[in-house]
Amino acid sequence: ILRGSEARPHLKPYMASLQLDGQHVCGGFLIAPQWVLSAAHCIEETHGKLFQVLLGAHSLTEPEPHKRLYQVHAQFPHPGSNIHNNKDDLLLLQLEEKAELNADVRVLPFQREDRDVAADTVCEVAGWGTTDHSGSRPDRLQQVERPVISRDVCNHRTRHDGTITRNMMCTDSRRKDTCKGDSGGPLVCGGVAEGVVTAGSRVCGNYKKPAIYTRIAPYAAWIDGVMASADA
Ligand SMILES: CC(C)CC(=O)Nc1cccc(-c2cccc(CN)c2)c1
Repeated sequence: ILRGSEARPHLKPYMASLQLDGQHVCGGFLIAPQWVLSAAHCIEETHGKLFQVLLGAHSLTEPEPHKRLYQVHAQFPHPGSNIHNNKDDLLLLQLEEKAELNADVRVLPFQREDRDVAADTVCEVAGWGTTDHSGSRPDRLQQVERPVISRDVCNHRTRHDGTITRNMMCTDSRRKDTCKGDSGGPLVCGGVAEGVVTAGSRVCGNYKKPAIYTRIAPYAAWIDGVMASADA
């Protein structure tokens, strides 16, 4: 998160850190006791290894009352996701067991009604992604508020030039923005997860490249189907 601020500890109890060998790689969030939603791009550099999922955390390193690292039983990237574009950039992770829910570990509802969030709506996004252009990585969860921009503005030829589909949405990226390591985290508008951070043009803090999110509502049936079908 570029030019955000430290989140109030444990006030975003749905946040997950997807880790490999103890290193934060991507964000994610708890959508059910045994399920975390993230971005498919995050598995690009895992070389077949499974993530571990840290829940209940504010600091990535300090001991905290309800912090716990969960093993992943299975990972389900959306079948339409691929490395060449941002389409269907969603990843479902089934935890090895139901997360113990408490004050610091809670499920975040996601939007099921497939209707665009109005432009200028101020939403918030959080993550342990890089906080500056030299790639500094924070120990504690950061957050930032960003206004939604319309798909037409986001698709302007000087911005994302027609690549933003109806399954995506954008927020203004002037100065304050998401960045490397924030992928997979939720865009929360009015207390509901409307989108999942995608890397997009992998540029941060440049107003010419608005932040892109995969809208969740169009994928509600896929999410429900995977959760229902996967063996417990
Ligand atoms: C395996 C993946 C973690 C690789 C990856 O994502 N790299 C990468 C590099 C630079 C910027 C970003 C990035 C992320 C989220 C939002 C944005 C744009 N605001 C950029 C992402």
